[in-house]
Parts: sequence; C-alpha cells; structure tokens
Amino acid sequence: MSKFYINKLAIVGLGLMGGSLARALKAQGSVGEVVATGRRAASLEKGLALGVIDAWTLDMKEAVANADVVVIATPTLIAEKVLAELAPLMTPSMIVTDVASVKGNMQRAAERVFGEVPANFVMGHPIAGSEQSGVEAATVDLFLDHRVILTPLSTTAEPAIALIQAMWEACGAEVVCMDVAEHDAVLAATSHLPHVLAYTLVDALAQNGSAADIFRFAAGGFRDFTRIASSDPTMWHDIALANKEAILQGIDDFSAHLDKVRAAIASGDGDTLYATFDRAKRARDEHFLGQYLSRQKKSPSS
Ligand SMILES: NC(=O)c1ccc[n+]([C@@H]2O[C@H](COP(=O)([O-])OP(=O)(O)OC[C@H]3O[C@@H](n4cnc5c(N)ncnc54)[C@H](O)[C@@H]3O)[C@@H](O)[C@H]2O)c1
Ligand SMILES: O=C(O)C(=O)C[C@]1(C(=O)O)C=C[C@@H](O)C=C1
Repeated sequence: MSKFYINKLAIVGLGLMGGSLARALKAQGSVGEVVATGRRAASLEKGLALGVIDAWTLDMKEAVANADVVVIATPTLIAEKVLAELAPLMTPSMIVTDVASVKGNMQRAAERVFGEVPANFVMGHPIAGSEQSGVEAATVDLFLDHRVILTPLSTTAEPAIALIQAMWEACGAEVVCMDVAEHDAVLAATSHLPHVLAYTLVDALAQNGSAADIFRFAAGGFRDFTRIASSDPTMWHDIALANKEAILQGIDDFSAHLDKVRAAIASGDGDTLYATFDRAKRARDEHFLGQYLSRQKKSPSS
C-alpha cells in the first residue's frame, strides 16, 4: 500500500459512513484535520463532542477550503445538490469522492452539474454498513475486512484513483474497481432487493389486523431476515428511486422464482422444494464459509 497522508479531509453529510471513515483515518494517523459540514448543527456538534471530527461549519465554502479530499456522504438523491454547491469551490488539487450506494445516478448527476464527470471525482461505495444511522453509530472498524468498490471512468485521473484507494486501504478495506452499470446491477441483487423485501414483509405483516400477535411470536428467523427493515427510510427511498431499472429487474426475477416455489408448495412438489432449499443452503454456506476461511488465513491467531 502506498504511504499517504491527508492534510485536510472535508466530509459533507456527517453520519454513519462519513463518521466511520473519519474515525478509521484518525485511528491510523492518516489525516491531519477533519472538518464536516451538513444540514443540522446538532449532529455536527455531536460529531465534534464524540471526537469524530475536529471542526464543523454550515458553510460549504469554509468546509472545503484547502481540503485535499472531499467526501460526499449524504443520502443519494441529495448528492446532485451537493455537487452543484461544490462545483465553483473545486480546485485542481482537490479530490472528490462519495460513498453513495448507487453509481449510475451519481454519474448522471455529475454530468448534469459539470457537463462531464470531473477527472478528480472518484466515485466509490463501501460495501459495509448497518441498519443504524447518524454519527453516533459511527465505528472505527466499520470498513475493516470489507470491500470498497470504486467505479472510475476512463477519464478519471489515475493519481486521484490511487489516493482514494489508499484512503480505503488505510481503513482496512479491500478495494476493487467495477464498471458503473455492473455495480448497480450487482448491488440491486445483493443489497437493494433484500432491503425492499425486508421492508415489504414487515410492512405487510404490520398492516395485518393481528400484527401484535404475529410480532409477539416472532423469533430469531424473523429477526435475522428483517434486521435491515430498521434501516433509515430516507436512505432507502433514495436508493430505490436512484437504481430503479436494476431493482425492478431484480423484483421481476425474484417474483418469477417465488411463483415457482409457490406452485411447488401448492402442488405438493416436494422434490422441487427440496432441490430449491438445498441449492440455496449450499450456495449460502459455500459463500460464507469461503469468507470465514479467507479471514482465518489473513489472521490465523484471531
Ligand atoms: N448505511 C449503510 O449501511 C451504507 C452503506 C454504504 C453506503 N451508504 C451510503 O452512504 C450515504 C450516507 O449514508 P449513512 O448511512 O452515513 O447515512 P446517515 O443518515 O447516517 O448520514 C447522512 C448524513 O447526511 C446528512 N444530510 C442529509 N441531507 C443533507 C443535505 N441536504 N445536506 C447535507 N447533509 C445532509 C444527514 O444529516 C446525516 O448527517 C448514503 O448515500 C448511503 O446510501 C450507506
Ligand atoms: O449491513 C447492513 O445493514 C447494510 O445494509 C449494509 C449494506 C448492505 O450490505 O446491503 C447497505 C447498503 C450499502 O450501500 C452497503 C451495505
């Protein structure tokens, strides 16, 4: 990993993501000053009190002045407004990145604001998080042993990509580069669809007249399946609208699969049911066992 140091990091939108990034970089001694800006003085003040940031301001110009790196960590659909505010303040030596969960929408937003995506804007997405939000939920090790996907374009400057890669590696993450459309299709399937399903299941049950009884008898399976339905509704409202086409495709593919399972249950087709459940168990076990083994290989003592 290349040795790097950020003199001044500016965070726009200090919540779980921005706060965890600040905590991790500070813990590594990889950053001089962290300044945050956002909408609400109260959460910025909380970030300061928790030692996550060194200073805050509601003035974007003041926040990003002389910053080496600016991280946009607001909900996805706000990013265009943030980019528009940032545009006249950007300097050639300033590198801008983001953590939004959808990249096609971010690319289109940057194209609308700048004409084309600036060479010093490196789009990124940490594949780590939680159902909690806000700076108080930020942790120093959120990105440790997780992947961060960067989606640079052919016009993105190599030194800018290298610096953002080094920033995430300093947080203990593995960085991979991916095409924007591929990113949005993959994340629609593995992250966005599960959230839509969890929210919809809980809502459907909660609308049921006997919801109180149903929830009273819900145990570990329901809790595991629905943890992510406690995620921030604004964040997921934005993601669902920003990655509309890929999520609709995911819902359609899933519905077709669910129809097959429904038909198998209705007709008593145990072979199909068993085969479906067995394939799913193997696929999940292999994936998570593979992850577990690779973590063990990296730190055999833990
Ligand atoms: N939470 C996760 O698991 C996760 C994982 C990966 C990526 N992301 C992405 O990271 C981004 C931030 O998510 P988070 O979990 O940190 O959310 P969060 O709610 O914890 O933090 C978002 C912050 O943005 C601020 N904000 C909202 N509107 C704003 C505006 N108009 N101007 C300036 N600031 C504003 C909020 O006050 C808050 O401090 C989102 O785009 C999300 O999709 C989230
Ligand atoms: O662990 C969680 O609670 C998450 O929802 C994290 C999660 C996901 O894995 O789907 C959510 C959104 C992101 O953009 C990346 C990660």
